Amino acid sequence: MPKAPPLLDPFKKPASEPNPPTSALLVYNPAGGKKRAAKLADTIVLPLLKQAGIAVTVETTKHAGHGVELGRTLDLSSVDALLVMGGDGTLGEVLDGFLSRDDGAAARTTVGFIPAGTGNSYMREVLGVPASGAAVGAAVHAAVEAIVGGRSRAVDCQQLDMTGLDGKPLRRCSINTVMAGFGPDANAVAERRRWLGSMRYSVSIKTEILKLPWRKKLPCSLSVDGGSPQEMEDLFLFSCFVNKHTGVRHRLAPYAQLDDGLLDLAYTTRPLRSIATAAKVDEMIKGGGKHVHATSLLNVQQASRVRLETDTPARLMVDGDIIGFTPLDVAVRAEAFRLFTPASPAPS
Ligand SMILES: Nc1ncnc2c1ncn2[C@@H]1O[C@H](COP(=O)(O)OP(=O)(O)OP(=O)(O)O)[C@@H](O)[C@H]1O
Repeated sequence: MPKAPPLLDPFKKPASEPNPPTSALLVYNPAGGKKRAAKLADTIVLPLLKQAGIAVTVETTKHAGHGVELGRTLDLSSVDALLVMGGDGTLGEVLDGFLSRDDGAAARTTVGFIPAGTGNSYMREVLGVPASGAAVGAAVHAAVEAIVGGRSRAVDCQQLDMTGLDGKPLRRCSINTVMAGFGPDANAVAERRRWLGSMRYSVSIKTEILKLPWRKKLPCSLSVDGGSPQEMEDLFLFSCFVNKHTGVRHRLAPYAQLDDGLLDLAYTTRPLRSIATAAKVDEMIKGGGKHVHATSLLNVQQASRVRLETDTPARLMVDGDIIGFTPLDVAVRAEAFRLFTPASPAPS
């Protein structure tokens, strides 16, 4: 039986010495993760920050995409930390705006992320504790402890160039994953089933697998690190990560570390039409990434830049939300920002 890749530390490098913030601006998404953020902010986050002597100002996101605007425009001149609370989508949005600032705030402000979405796959790795479902409260505690503890690391993100939903060129930073093919299709269905909570992902993956034999072909070409393009007659799944997990439990990039200066790619190299094979791959991924050794269907590799072109524009899902279309260029932004992290989070 092939062995699963071993669990790996989320970071390659040690954390800094403690340098706790004294003032912070907290942005949260009141609509993500079953609308629990306001309650978590009032009952856990703000009391713990206050107890630690950190002066906090609060802002909330008012609509989808608002996080980008807030990250770019919030007055950070008198705070030493920008705290963002929400799911991967919100964290990625605020970070995107934050990293596009030209007032020097991104270089002097440390970021603190607090998980309050559905999957919270990025923060699960940063903190080394479960961060979805019933575990969210404990994960919020762990995230605030990391902020109050004041240890940080310079971490990577990916920079994406694509076509936005409005047809214009779009550049975005992402902390988790960009996906094309089956993933965005299943996610589009999952979005219509938000009432199912975190189950919406696994349910939707199953219903989409059942439709596989009738899926339209997606011919594409993939170029890695400027190498010659690899032509594929039908792309089933393309994903590019800086972390390991997507969704709730899908460990698609088991070798990723958040500060290794590399992108982690996982993509299918041949068409996948069989329901039984797709279900098996899904189970293998959920079972801890055993697919890496158990099937030749999926190629897993590390790179600094990637270009994906498709014959017809394919939907792109970034940190859990569909925000654009191919063609896609991905480049790693190594050590793009400083993030509060625990001293030694558990491997995942
Ligand atoms: N006030 C708001 N009303 C509606 N949508 C919002 C609001 N604020 C933010 N959003 C959008 O909600 C989307 C999802 O939010 P978020 O990522 O925080 O939670 P989630 O999707 O439940 O969690 P996860 O990404 O961990 O699965 C984001 O893409 C964001 O643009």
